[in-house]
Amino acid sequence: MKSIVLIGFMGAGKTTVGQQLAARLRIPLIDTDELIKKETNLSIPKIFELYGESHFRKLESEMLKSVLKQNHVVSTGGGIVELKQNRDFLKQHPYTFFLKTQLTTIFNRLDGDQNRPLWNQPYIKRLELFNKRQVYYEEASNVTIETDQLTVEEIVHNILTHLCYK
Ligand SMILES: Nc1ncnc2c1ncn2[C@@H]1O[C@H](COP(=O)(O)OP(=O)(O)O)[C@@H](O)[C@H]1O
Ligand SMILES: O=C(O)C1=C[C@@H](OP(=O)(O)O)[C@@H](O)[C@H](O)C1
Ligand SMILES: [Mg+2]
Repeated sequence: MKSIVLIGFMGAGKTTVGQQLAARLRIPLIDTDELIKKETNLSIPKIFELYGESHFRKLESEMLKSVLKQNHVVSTGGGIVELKQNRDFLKQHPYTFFLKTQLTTIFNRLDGDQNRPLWNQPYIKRLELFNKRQVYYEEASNVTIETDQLTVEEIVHNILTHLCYK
């Protein structure tokens, strides 16, 4: 089977759900952020600071193409949908799941977070980013799962159910 890909805004639970889903399916997890950190030996805030967001997007995009063909769970970074070519690529992929989460829930989850440069900015900028990207996530995904009222285990169960019917 091809990779199962999780997309959604920062704090939607992509990394956490990805870990549990990969464990349940007994297949490897690739978290694009973790892989970028490992390959560059830099933190994400440092990459943004030294080379800018566009460089990070380039690394992310190259990585996405190489990992989709494999039999992995792939948890992406929230900005993977910024590039149109990535959205097209994800849409063509049969197992792209959008973890949809309200901004209020995300505020609770990411309160005080300092590791996400694009979260670490004024409220109005976060709101603009959130609104713009909702359209992109819808555009790039095949299945949407609303996560606000669900535990991580319930989201994993939901994804597994969808996979059974594919
Ligand atoms: N369904 C959920 N219910 C409650 N907390 C969650 C849920 N999903 C994720 N979290 C918490 O939200 C935070 C962000 O999760 P994370 O997996 O890093 O999100 P993402 O990778 O999408 O940015 C973590 O503290 C995680 O434990
Ligand atoms: O939304 C974004 O642009 C980003 C989301 C982060 O990943 P998470 O969605 O896992 O937080 C990480 O890739 C980077 O800070 C940029
Ligand atoms: Mg993550």
